[in-house]
Amino acid sequence: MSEDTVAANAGREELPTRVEIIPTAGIVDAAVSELPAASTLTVTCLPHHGIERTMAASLELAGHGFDVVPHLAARSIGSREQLASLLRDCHAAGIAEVFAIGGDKAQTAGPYDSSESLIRDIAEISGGALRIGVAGYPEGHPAISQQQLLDSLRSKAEFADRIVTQMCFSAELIERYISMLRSEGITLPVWAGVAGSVPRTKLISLATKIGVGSSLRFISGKGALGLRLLGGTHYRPEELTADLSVLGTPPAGIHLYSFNNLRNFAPSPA
Ligand SMILES: NC(=O)C1=CN([C@@H]2O[C@H](COP(=O)(O)OP(=O)(O)OC[C@H]3O[C@@H](n4cnc5c(N)ncnc54)[C@H](O)[C@@H]3O)[C@@H](O)[C@H]2O)C=CC1
Ligand SMILES: Nc1nc(=O)c2c([nH]1)NC[C@@H]1CN(c3ccc(C(=O)N[C@@H](CCC(=O)O)C(=O)O)cc3)CN21
Repeated sequence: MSEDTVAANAGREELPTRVEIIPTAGIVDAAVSELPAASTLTVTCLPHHGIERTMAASLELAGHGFDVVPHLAARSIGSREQLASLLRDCHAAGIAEVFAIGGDKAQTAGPYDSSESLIRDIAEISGGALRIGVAGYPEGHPAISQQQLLDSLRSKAEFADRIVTQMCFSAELIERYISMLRSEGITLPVWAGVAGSVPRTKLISLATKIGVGSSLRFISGKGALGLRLLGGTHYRPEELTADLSVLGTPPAGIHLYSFNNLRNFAPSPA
């Protein structure tokens, strides 16, 4: 390591990191072989997969000793009884935290049309014994107004233990978001959602779909930096995570959207 690098890293504390995975075939084996045993893994719930795949992968990963956080998508849960059964399975597997999210499913499968009603039932059924994460949107949401997002966060805050942000590419936007929350009296720890090393084309198509295109444009407009981040075949998160770690009020940790690319990645404990 050169002296310049040492100087540049001085005072930089590495933020704790969690890794989000998609429950595709083979991902459990990949996690076992690629990730340190104590890693915290969060497991997405995609509309076309259903909650069953999220739970099956989560239970399997917990069996391997990982600290696991299943995503419970409100619109994919068929009934309060199904929710109670999922929570029993979590408890039996030693899973201590879940992520309560509305989910992208167009049609609501049961009684929960948003994460607001879901989080209340999770808290009630578990008797407050589970930690719960909720989503935050530093760049807003393509279909939900800022006011609605803030009202939604306020109503969930008393049941929630952390906010995990939507994928974002700008430390400045994350910082602004955290200070907005604080000025609104929301004091929950904020974990910054950061894309892992992902093929550039995949990132661009997904970012457009989920409404985070503007911060991608933000980095692509940053001249040499933008080119460095997006000009190769893969996006690289290192620059962003380094910037986040030196913010005046840094996030509580990094939530890494891995896109199931687990190779060459060793998270620090969360
Ligand atoms: N940030 C993330 O990691 C993920 C985000 N999502 C997306 O985020 C959305 C929001 O999820 P949550 O933050 O849990 O909020 P939510 O789905 O619980 O909704 C928050 C508030 O906005 C309203 N709302 C929801 N969808 C709306 C729409 N299409 N038009 C108008 N109002 C709407 C709800 O009624 C509620 O009052 C999901 O539906 C999905 O599109 C999905 C998976 C992961
Ligand atoms: N609106 C929204 N929905 C989400 O599901 C979501 C967000 N936002 N923000 C952050 C993360 C990122 N997520 C994802 C979801 C899917 C892929 C993905 O690679 N999907 C594959 C299909 C996988 C499969 O079906 O097996 C793809 O090719 O699109 C990546 C990141 C999930 N999360």
